[in-house]
Amino acid sequence: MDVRHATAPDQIPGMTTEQLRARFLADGLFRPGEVRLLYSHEDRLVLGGALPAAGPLTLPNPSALGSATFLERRELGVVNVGPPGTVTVDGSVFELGGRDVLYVGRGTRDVTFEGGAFYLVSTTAHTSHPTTLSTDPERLALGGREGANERVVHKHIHEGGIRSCQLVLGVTVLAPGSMWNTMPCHTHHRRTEAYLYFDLGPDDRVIHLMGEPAQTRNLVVADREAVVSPPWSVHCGFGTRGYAFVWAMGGENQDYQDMVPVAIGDLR
Ligand SMILES: O=C[C@H](O)[C@@H](O)CC(=O)C(=O)O
Ligand SMILES: [Zn+2]
Repeated sequence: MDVRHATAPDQIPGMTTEQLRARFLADGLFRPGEVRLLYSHEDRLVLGGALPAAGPLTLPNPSALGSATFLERRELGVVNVGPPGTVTVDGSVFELGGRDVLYVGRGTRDVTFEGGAFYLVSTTAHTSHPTTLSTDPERLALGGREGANERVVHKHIHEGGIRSCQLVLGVTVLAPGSMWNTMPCHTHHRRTEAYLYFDLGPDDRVIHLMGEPAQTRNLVVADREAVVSPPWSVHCGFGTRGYAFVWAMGGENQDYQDMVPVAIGDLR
């Protein structure tokens, strides 16, 4: 498991493209026949990809977690970013269509994946909430065609939906012809957030903006790659073609509205 330490904003000026990517970009999460994991010390988020090929795959228990099982002290969000597939949780079988989400509660022992392409996000958890499949989430329409940012936010794991300890997770889908996500952008000082971009063509990219509002940098992101946004960082992007993304957060609270809006004119 790739382990990454936290980054302070005063480290950003002077960093090269390669250094920024090594710290904030999670690429290579999806490899056929593997479960790949990344441990970020930003709010102790674990990101991963499970891409079953020849047969089922099992969620491993990396030694970096120092626990008896992966979910001994953690909860997990699973998003199917591929064709239909199944996730088996301690013997219960859940069928996930494209963009469906499964919440897996603390204390679960065995998680296996078959078919599909599963993006994983895990946060530490103090108690156990029920494992729940989410196929009909709350929807929030944002933006418009004139801003090329017409999109629908699907809230799956959140205060008004599937309950969790820390994890807040959803999927945002851009309308055809819209390219911008999360513009105007924001920060949230009490949570770390990760965006996983998907449904991009092989030759398309999202130009993702990160950094403090007055000190932005960009990362050029390909299909099924994620970016970790520490609490001081904006997170937004523009695609060369349509796409969707999974947003997932962990931290001090689960209040979706606890964000600091950034005026477009304040970006540098
Ligand atoms: O803190 C919230 C997250 O950044 C996302 O929900 C934003 C988003 O999906 C969008 O504007 O399209
Ligand atoms: Zn956000």
